[in-house]
This record gives sequence, structure tokens and C-alpha cells, in this order.
Amino acid sequence: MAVYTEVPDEDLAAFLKAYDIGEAVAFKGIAEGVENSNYLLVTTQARFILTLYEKRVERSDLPFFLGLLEHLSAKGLNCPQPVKARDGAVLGELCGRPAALVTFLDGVSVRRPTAAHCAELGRALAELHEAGRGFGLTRPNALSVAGWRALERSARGRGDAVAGGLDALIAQELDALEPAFAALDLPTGVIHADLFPNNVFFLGDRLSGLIDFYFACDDVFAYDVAICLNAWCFEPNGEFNVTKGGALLAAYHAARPLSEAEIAALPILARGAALRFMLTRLVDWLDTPPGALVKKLDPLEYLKKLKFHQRARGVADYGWRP
Ligand SMILES: Nc1ncnc2c1ncn2[C@@H]1O[C@H](COP(=O)(O)OP(=O)(O)O)[C@@H](O)[C@H]1O
Ligand SMILES: N[C@@H](CCOP(=O)(O)O)C(=O)O
Repeated sequence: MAVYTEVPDEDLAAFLKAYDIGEAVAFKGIAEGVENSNYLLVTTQARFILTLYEKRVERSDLPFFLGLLEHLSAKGLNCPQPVKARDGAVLGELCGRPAALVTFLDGVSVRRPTAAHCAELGRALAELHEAGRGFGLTRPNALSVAGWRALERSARGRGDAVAGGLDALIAQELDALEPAFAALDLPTGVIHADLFPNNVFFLGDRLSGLIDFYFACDDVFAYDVAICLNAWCFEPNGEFNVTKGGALLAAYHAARPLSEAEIAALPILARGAALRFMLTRLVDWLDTPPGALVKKLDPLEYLKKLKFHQRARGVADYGWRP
């Protein structure tokens, strides 16, 4: 359960005084999520999500995240919209944490995406990349290749207790991926960087909205595609589903054509994305105290994915059909 900070009734009431959104009629912690504390707030006017920003979110990044939501909403993308307080501010403070209210999106996330879901996702990802153009703020990707060494250092010497040989494998991957990423010269812009199935809502078969932009940053567009190939196209038994991969890539390409260089780079980008999620999960796995109210995510799921990417012979292995 991702509620790190409990909000007492009187603190909530004081916080809501700054807004013109009606009276609170229900307020409850949301079990899903990993990074921040999220609450569902129902008022006499509407439903909202109240987020208290926790560990990995830097306060100085919040204008980027909240401004991006406003920019994307204005471009017609269905994502949460920050709610302004009476003084126009979108960022407040609650229980000693930065906090914001955003609009509630209808829809449900899918646990077992089909090829049709992957196609919807591919199209929406391309639309997100297009909609991000012209956003005035920038944010480097703290969890791209330049950030992986620090994660490796913080897990160093402890990986082998999770899987035999893991420490050496991570060190070798970094040695291989750092020069490979440095050699890439691909189109960049605003990416979501965490568009996993839990952050995508559907109404029936149609994708209805995207949430959780708190890893969004400026980076290579095709890296975002590679993150999604990892998150959407593997089966629970660890096999990559080329039908799903092909559907995701074709739908993305139809909405934002991928260049030859982007297509050729997908296997190495997917390998890097697998390492990135394995590393953050590994650090959380090792450092989350026993009894913490959060579901720890399995780093070894991403070790299996990484091994698939190491073996991949080319983009055809991901279902790409020219
Ligand atoms: N704008 C929103 N509309 C509806 N539900 C939301 C919204 N934002 C978050 N949620 C719910 O809260 C859960 C956790 O949100 P998320 O942003 O993924 O948290 P975290 O960043 O902590 O991982 C989501 O799975 C979803 O159920
Ligand atoms: N998607 C990441 C964890 C981040 O969780 P989210 O709830 O913020 O999407 C992973 O699977 O490792």
C-alpha cells in the first residue's frame, strides 16, 4: 500500500480551505502505487486525487511535472489536470510534504494486456510524444544511463544474495551499455518514462487516459518505446510476445513514424530499460524496511527480460515488420 504519510482530518481540512472545490465527503488512502502517498478525495463537486510527494520526487521537479500535465491537457491528451487553489497555486504543502490535487480520471488499468491493448498503448505513446512538443520546461532523465552507476553502487555487494552472479552481471551490463548509449544520436523530447500498464486506463477496449507522470523527463523517444516493450509485451512465463510487440510498434509508427536509426536502436534501448527497472527494483528490494506498507516489485522479473534482450538478434525479435 502506498500511503507513506497519514493525513489527519484537521490537516486535510486546513489544506482544503485554500481551494474552491466544495466540501469533502470521502477521503481514503489508495492501495496501489509505489512512489508517493495517494488519496482519493470526493467532494460535493467532484472526485480528485491528492498526492503527497515522497522519496524519489525532488521538490524542484514539481513545477515540471505539474506544468507538463497542464500542457498535455491543453493539447487534448487525457491526463490528470492539476487543480488550482484560489491564489492560482497548484502546489501546496501538507503534513510537511509537497502536495497537489489533480482531477480524477475514469477507467481501469489492465493486468494482462492483449495485443489490442498494446496497439492502443503504442498509439497513445506516440500522441504523448507529439503533444509534449513546445512544453517550455526541461528535466534531464535522472534514471537514464548516467544514473545507473549510482544505483549499481548502492546495491554493490548485495545483489548476489538476491540472485547468484547478479553483482557481476550488473557491472558487465554497465560496461557494455554505457558506450552503446553514448553512441546513439536519436530524436528526443518529453517522455513518460514509466508507462507501465498500471499507469494506463481503459474504458472497454479503448485507452481512456494516462497517469503518473512523476518520472517524465527529456530523453530519447525510442527509449520510452523500449520501456513499454518491456512493460507490456512479456508474458508471465518470461517469454516475449512478438504479436504484442508488433502491435505496439506498428501503432506507434502509424502515429509517429520511427526512423531507421530509432528502429535499429530498439534492442539496445530495451536492454538498457530492463537494466534500469531491475536496478531500481533491486535497490528498493534491498532497502525497503520489513513491514513497510508498500508492495515490493521483483527485480528478477527484469533480470529475465534483460537476458532476453542480451540474446536478441535484431528488431524482428520484437515483432517489428517493416
Ligand atoms: N488522476 C487519477 N485518476 C484516477 N485514479 C488515479 C489518478 N491518479 C492516481 N490514481 C490511482 O492511484 C494509484 C496510484 O497512483 P500512481 O500515480 O501510480 O502512484 P505512484 O506514483 O505512487 O506509483 C493508481 O494506480 C490509480 O488507481
Ligand atoms: N513501474 C516501476 C515502479 C514505479 O511504480 P509506479 O506505481 O510509480 O508506476 C516498476 O515496475 O519497477
